[in-house]
Amino acid sequence: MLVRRKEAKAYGTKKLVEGIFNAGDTCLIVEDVVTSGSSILETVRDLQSEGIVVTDAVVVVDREQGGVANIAKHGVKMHSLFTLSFLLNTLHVAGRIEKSTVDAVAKYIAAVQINSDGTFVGGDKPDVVGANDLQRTKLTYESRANLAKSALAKRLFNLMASKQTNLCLAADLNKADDILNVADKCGPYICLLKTHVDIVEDFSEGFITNLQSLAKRHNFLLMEDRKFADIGNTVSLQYAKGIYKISSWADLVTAHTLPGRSILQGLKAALGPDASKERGVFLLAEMSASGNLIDDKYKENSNKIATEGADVDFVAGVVCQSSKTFAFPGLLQLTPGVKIDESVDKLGQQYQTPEHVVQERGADIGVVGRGILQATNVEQAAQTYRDRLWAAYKDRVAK
Ligand SMILES: O=c1ccn([C@@H]2O[C@H](COP(=O)(O)O)[C@@H](O)[C@H]2O)c(=O)[nH]1
Repeated sequence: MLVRRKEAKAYGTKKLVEGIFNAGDTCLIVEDVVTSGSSILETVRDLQSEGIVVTDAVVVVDREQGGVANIAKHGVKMHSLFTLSFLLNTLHVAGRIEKSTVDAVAKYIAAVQINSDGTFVGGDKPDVVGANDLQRTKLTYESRANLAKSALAKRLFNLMASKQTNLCLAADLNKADDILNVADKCGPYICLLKTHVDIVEDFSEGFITNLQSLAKRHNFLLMEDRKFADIGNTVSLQYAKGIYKISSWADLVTAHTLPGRSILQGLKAALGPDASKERGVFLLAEMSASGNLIDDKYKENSNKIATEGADVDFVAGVVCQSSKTFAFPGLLQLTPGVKIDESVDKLGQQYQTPEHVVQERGADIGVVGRGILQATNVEQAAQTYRDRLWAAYKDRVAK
């Protein structure tokens, strides 16, 4: 067995090819994934320069983007255990991904063929819809759970699919007992309970313990709508310290993108490396308040923070008002400003109907506060909002 180094070490044997061989020996190349085949060709070159004969290469996955042909031009035959199309079809037959995903990837592979020097066949990189650009609103929550990078997003997608609810209750009440009361009544109908703990007049650790046991009993997650917006160090302290110790109990929090990427680093810094897998953030890219100052550039940059860089595994979703704000199907769209009647309040809040936010605006989760809290029967109101939001989602994916 020979091992090819990426570059010769300055010490030891200083060889690019390590192992016992004689010039004239034949060597089979083994590789995990092949795209254009350039890595195999580099190995062929180094082996041949040592006088080794190479005729064949075995790979586990051929991504079908030109590898076979590029390698064949150098007299080497490539054998793959699986092609990407085979893997995708197998996943589809097993019910793990949808046909639209298989078709989008097939379209991408056909359009994006790569030469062995890394350039694209036909010149520029073709402008083609790839797997990440699948229209997310057409995919089911189950299939999107498989695409999520954040453990919390995955958990929430699966919870929503199994409990059949995409309703978030905004429990904006001032007394701990009132919040616990609505959480118990509405618990069976919600996937998420959203709090603003700084408005609770009698906040205590006991309140949090009770809220957590209701969340467990009724199977919903807790989100503290803190809307963090400071420098990383301050955000880190606000998240973990003070009287609320938010990071110790809230599965999810919200944060503005205004400070840039440091907002994610600040939040993550408050958690241990493992704890960040049990927590997540929704980034605010848009607001429901009339006259808010967010413009298209801000939304575009918020999308970049949510989808690019090392901390995206912490981002579970985006708080926004439109399906155009982000495309990645592994993120959830949380949309506040939902009421049975399209209306406004006296302080700038703008409401749309459950059907409108899900079908026209791309909401995955609709946030309802006063629409439920001010109803004569909160339980019945929660059920109605759940039914309407869920029916709107089922219609959306069926069309
Ligand atoms: O853009 C935003 C972001 C957050 N919210 C929050 O949602 C609820 C809405 O409550 P309603 O009673 O249904 O108006 C509330 O907690 C807000 O802080 C939002 O409305 N808009």
